[in-house]
Amino acid sequence: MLRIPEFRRMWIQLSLSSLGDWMGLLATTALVTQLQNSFSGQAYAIGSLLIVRLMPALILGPLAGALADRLDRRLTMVVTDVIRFGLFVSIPLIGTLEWLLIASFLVEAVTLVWAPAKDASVPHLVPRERLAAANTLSLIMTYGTAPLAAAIFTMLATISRTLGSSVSFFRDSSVDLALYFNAATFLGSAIVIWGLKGIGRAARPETGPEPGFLASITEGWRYVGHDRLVRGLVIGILGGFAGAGCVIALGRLYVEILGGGDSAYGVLFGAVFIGLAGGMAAGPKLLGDYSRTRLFGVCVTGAGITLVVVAIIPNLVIACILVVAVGAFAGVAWVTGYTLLQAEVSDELRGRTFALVQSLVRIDLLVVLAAAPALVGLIGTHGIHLWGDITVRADGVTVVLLGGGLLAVAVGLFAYRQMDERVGVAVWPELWNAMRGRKPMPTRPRHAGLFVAVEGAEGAGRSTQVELLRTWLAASGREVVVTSGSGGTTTGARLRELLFDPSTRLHARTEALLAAADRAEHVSRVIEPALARGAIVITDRYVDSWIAFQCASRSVDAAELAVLAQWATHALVPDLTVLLDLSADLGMQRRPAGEPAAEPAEESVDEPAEESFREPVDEAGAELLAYRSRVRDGFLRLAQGEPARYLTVDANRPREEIHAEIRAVVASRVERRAVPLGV
Ligand SMILES: Nc1ncnc2c1ncn2[C@@H]1O[C@H](COP(=O)(O)OP(=O)(O)OP(=O)(O)O)[C@@H](O)[C@H]1O
Ligand SMILES: Cc1cn([C@H]2C[C@H](O)[C@@H](COP(=O)(O)O)O2)c(=O)[nH]c1=O
Repeated sequence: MLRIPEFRRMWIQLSLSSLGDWMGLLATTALVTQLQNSFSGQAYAIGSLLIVRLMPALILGPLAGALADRLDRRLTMVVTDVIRFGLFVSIPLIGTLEWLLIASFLVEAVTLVWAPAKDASVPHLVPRERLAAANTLSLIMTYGTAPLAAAIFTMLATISRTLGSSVSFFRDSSVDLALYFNAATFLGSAIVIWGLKGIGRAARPETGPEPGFLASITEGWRYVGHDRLVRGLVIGILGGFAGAGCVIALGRLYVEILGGGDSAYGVLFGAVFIGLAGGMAAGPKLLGDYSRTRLFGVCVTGAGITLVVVAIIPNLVIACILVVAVGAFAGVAWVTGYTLLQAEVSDELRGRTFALVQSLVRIDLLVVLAAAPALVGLIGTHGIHLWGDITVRADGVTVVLLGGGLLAVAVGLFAYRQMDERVGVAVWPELWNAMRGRKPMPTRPRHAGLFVAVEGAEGAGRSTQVELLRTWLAASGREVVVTSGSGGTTTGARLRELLFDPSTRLHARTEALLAAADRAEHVSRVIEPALARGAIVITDRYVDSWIAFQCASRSVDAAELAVLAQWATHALVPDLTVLLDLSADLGMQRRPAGEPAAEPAEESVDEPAEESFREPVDEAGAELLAYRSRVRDGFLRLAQGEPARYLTVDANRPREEIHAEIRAVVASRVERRAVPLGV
């Protein structure tokens, strides 16, 4: 990574700034105690300093993000570094507690602008596939500079004390030298970043005027709230931090109730950080090409489960081993989540997204650090009598740790569901495959358009609803592509002819492969290019029809067809599948057997063949009715498997009523994708 000159510069800058941050924390906390005489005064002063350092994130976080997205990011970093230099120099020069507190507040406020500008800039300097490695390196420096800062601080304090007797400059305060050194790191950082020409102002979409400052703040919030992936990431990160906050807040008490002392606490604390560092280092390479969104959800959930085990197993040695795993899960999740945010959030929104995440994380930690010990105190220690002589100790620490673990599990699962772009791919087999070093099925990049599939048995009203939807969407001025999921391309139409020709007498697997080929052509030639252009694609039938019909007519396994379909469609899953559900007898009334279907959808290349090649024909119609009922059940089973993606509509209602229901859901999906319709 460090062979990339631009990234190397950024990394040096980050290292200097991080070193400065840690030194600043040490020097200001040391100075604040020197400026007070009494013990209680010193305690209050330290408390005030910590509050003052946390406050800007709560008040100014969103403003800082909007600034980072509007101003030139290189210039923003240079100016903020110079301001921090000036502020740190001013602290020893002015030398009062009041100014120390004001300057600390200002330093934090300025850092809030610097941090999102830095986070949003990294994707401009390294290729997308190396973002994770870049983040690991950055995180190593962010936290790895802490011991270095401590060593330098100790050294400078010793020098000051030694020279204090002979040189008057050092007499007043032994931490002044540390503060000047700290200021110098920021000046160095500004000089380094000045030479970084690859970073500029955030890119804005060419269409539409730039929103005002306040509007751009709410735009950032709305984006985080609406985008499924970002929402999942943010909630996962907050849950992870809440779990970690519980460990930090309760670690000492936990050790104490298990009979340990300070050294055991030290080991426990160290174990978390060893795991964390290991997880961060391993994160980018872990499980090869395994889906990063899934890895994030799995790790947050894994950390939660391990924390639950730590809470319920009252053994210090086991706990010390398990917290390494908690830290490792958290480390992988942090690097992965951070990288996903950088890779998936568009440039013009990235600063605001990072600023919001940073503010929320601080609020989250503040609440957990304050609430966890208070809850422990409230709960106290009780004995729960089970049976005979057996009584279990139920103390506040165990209960709160257990709660923290369960919260992390819930949040991890939620994030997983929100972000999963591999819907339909079983979780455990894929994870197991990745653990054995096998390549996963290809993952899809997120597209700019919206993909809607309309499904339903014969006569359910698909053509009618597709047309109504097309007319409504087209009125908004968006590009709408209507297409047919069976025989929707020139080659697909020829395949469909073959499939519909009763004289071919195809084997079920041959039939499945031909149907797969038809879908592969359709996805790659019609749907994918349209979605990439940002169009709204409506397909009359998609994979579900294939599975429902073939499973009803031949003895094939739906799960096997789903795997084949996933490969054929390049794992393209509709954003919304509308299932028009109609009983088989009503469908028969609307579209009797053998009667030609409606005209093919607009983009279909050839006329579909008219004969229903799989429909059993019997005089009484009982066989046909049973077949169509199986088809209906097949559709319903698919919809039940993924309720979030399906809109199952009772199709035995007036056309306009059905259309209104579909329209409402499509409108909300369009809004979620941040591509407003204006209708
Ligand atoms: N909501 C409705 N109520 C009553 N009749 C309807 C309704 N929607 C559509 N129809 C009628 O039912 C018949 C089938 O409708 P349509 O062609 O839209 O369904 P389809 O699902 O595309 O059918 P196919 O599977 O045969 O292509 C048409 O005669 C249509 O006018
Ligand atoms: C797509 C598809 C269809 N069929 C059957 C279902 C109907 O009876 C006819 C006509 O279908 P259309 O797409 O509505 O024209 O074909 C099938 O058996 N397998 C399929 O994949």
